[in-house]
Amino acid sequence: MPDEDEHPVRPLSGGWNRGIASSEASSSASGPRRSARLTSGSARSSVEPLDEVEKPRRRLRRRGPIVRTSSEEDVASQGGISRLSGSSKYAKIFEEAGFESISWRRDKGRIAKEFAPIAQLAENIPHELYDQLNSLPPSARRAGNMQVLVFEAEIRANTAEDEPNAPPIRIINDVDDEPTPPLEFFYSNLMWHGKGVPKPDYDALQGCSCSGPCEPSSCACARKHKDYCKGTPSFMYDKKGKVRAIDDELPIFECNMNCGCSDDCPNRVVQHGRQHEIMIKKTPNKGWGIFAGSKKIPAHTYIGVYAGEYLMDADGEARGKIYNKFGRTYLFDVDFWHVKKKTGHEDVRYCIDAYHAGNNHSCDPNCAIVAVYINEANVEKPLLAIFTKREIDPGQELCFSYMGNVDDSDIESDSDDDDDDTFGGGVYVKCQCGAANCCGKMWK
Ligand SMILES: C[S@@+](CC[C@H](N)C(=O)[O-])C[C@H]1O[C@@H](n2cnc3c(N)ncnc32)[C@H](O)[C@@H]1O
Repeated sequence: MPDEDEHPVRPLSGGWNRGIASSEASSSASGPRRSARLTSGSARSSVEPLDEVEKPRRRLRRRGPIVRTSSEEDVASQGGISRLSGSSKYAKIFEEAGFESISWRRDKGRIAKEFAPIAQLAENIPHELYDQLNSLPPSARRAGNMQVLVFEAEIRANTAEDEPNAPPIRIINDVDDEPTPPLEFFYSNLMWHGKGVPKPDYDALQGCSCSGPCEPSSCACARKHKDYCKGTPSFMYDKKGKVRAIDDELPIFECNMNCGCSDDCPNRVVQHGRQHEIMIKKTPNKGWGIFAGSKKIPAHTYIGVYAGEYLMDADGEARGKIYNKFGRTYLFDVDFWHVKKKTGHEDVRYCIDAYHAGNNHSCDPNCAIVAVYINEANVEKPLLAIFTKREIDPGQELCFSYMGNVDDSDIESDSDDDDDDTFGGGVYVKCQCGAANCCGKMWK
């Protein structure tokens, strides 16, 4: 393994973080030393794609039975909140009896805040179960498939709340005798906030005032796209919850906890969680990977979050140097073009360390990362949602490109057989994706 002191690693983020051979990249080789990083593919700086995107057909307003969560009665009937309605004729009586009266219309903000998701801190990532497992001798852990069963059960427990309809994830290894990914691995769809990373500011989070399922033409959340995409305000999802225009790398602003619309709003997809079966499976040459289960997965379908710790860039940098030493990286720079456009600065502020999970890289990826905002007003802190780019066959591996959406022409192929290489100041390993257009290199 090359000593990183001798081989400064090519910068891969911020304004200069795009394809391997981009001029920005090579010109920054003498810049601050950085570790190998995955990137959102910020190559497109002036995308105006919604013009080309098929506009959703105007839909007739649904008149069927709709659960309107903005109606006070329905909110009350969903429990958890006082059943007193401000407009109810009984409200006065109850108020006189000393009960508090809550009105959804009046107290929406307060109620949403009270039930807001709790921001997780990276220092609180659970580890007790795995510490216990680690303390057992390997023979005990492997007895009766115990480690696999515990691992699978732990994933179910971690994700039960955020993907309630998701088929369970199985761990499969036909390659060697490692029963599961390393026990430090913690499968989660949540983002864990590292030191210095601001928690979501729910006061700054704007919601729409729609009721029932939103209509793109009138929904304030659809209008958030206007900042980034020319054309009619629209939802990024079609009627079936499939993402539109995936190659255009447009951000998605889902309806959120401050919105008045119902749970069946078409602009709520990632927040409903994975619906298709996936498995974690050992590959012969890329470590563990994520695979489709026993059924096909349609194109443009949400699969999961590239979840992990949200870190300040400098902390990611320090970790990257450690990861380089054992030849892996899980760091993803949040360097989307729309973030740069909005903030006006080229530097990456945050990165995500998915040390505890991760999809593998392919030069011909069947998945893409999309920046999705749900209960987050800070444009620099999206969720990295993984969507399929095309239909996936049963058992096929789900990969995305660690280099973002770079043109093939940006990537030079490498025909030599060395496992390690340096290129443009970066440290690379041989890419094992097996794609016909494989460029041969993948950084550590
Ligand atoms: C985000 S992790 C993916 C999960 C990883 N396979 C594991 O077992 O933890 C990235 C690491 O996986 C390996 N990897 C992913 N894609 C690869 C590829 N196409 N060729 C070779 N190694 C790959 C590399 O070691 C890389 O640093």
